[in-house]
Amino acid sequence: SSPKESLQGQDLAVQALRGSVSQEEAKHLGPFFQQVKSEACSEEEEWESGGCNEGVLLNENLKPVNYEYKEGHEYTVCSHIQNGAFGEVYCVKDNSTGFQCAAKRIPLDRFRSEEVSSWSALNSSRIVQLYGAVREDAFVTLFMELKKGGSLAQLIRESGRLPQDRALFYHEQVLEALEHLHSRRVLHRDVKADNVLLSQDGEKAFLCDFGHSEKLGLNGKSQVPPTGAGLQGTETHMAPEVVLGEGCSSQADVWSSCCMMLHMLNGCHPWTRYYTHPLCLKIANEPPPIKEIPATCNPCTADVIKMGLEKDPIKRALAAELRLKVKEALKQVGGLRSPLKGTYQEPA
Ligand SMILES: CN1C=C[C@@](O)(C#Cc2ccnc(-n3nc(C(N)=O)c4cc(F)ccc43)c2)C1=O
Repeated sequence: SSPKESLQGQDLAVQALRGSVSQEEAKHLGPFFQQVKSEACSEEEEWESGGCNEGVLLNENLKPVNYEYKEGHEYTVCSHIQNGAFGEVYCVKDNSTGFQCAAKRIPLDRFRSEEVSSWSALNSSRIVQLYGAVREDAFVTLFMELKKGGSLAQLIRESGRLPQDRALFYHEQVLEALEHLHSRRVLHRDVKADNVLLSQDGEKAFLCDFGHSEKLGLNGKSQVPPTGAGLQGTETHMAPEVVLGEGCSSQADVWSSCCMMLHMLNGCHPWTRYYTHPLCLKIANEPPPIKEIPATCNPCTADVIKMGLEKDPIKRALAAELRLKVKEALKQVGGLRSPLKGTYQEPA
């Protein structure tokens, strides 16, 4: 079938799913919520009447009943995990299977269908598994696997700062996730420790939160207007080309991953010890924050951060190249040897 016919077929498949919650394949998620978003503004009154519950579940342990999946009916909130600029994250339990997972709840007017369509384009063990997406009136709830180790940001807060070997260990896994994203022309656009989750034993790291993500064009360039409100990531981790509104490529994620590296090593975000907000002008005009690399770092670790904090995105290392350099640095420091929760180290 021609691309137009397959799009029409896709639209018909989505139309058949609308208005109910069913267990389907991941490929329907993106088109489903693109339609939900495009129609949302015209159905204001319906949400208020509490009349809308529709979506797609991907995991057979999340069971809709009579094509419905609603909080307090088919599933129950067990505890609140975290709130953030994006929305709230809860631990929830399916009432018929008892299965526990995490759920992120976002107001529909702040939800971007890219959050599910970007994820659907991926297939990596370094990325948090999505279990489904359901609209309940004016909210979208995204179900995903529960990561009992919490976020890397929480670990840094509890530790003060991370030892060099552990920082390199997590940086390598995040770069592996970015390598996968970029090979599928997906840009994360908000790489930071808050969006890296850990297994209970701290041995595995997983990238999450595709709420700012976007699918790059065939030319590898961003198709979203750079100044889109609310599309901004985290200012301290923004690459120079992003703050300059020059549109961004996958290289913006590499820059952010090295800002995250400085956050792990120093226990504080880059720029914040030397500059006040707004930081965007400093990021654009000042040299990269390589003076924040701890003097105690192995020279190979320092090289990693310098290669990832090149101001010119063309000169900046690719995720794949930087991952090899991180692997070498980790070897130079003797591999991962520090405990997950060692003695508290005062932030820099
Ligand atoms: C697959 N998928 C679906 C939605 C998604 O875009 C997200 C997210 C997100 C944002 C912030 N925080 C968490 N977050 N999740 C967990 C968890 N799953 O256990 C979690 C646990 C914490 F301790 C703190 C924050 C947490 C998850 C995404 O990627």
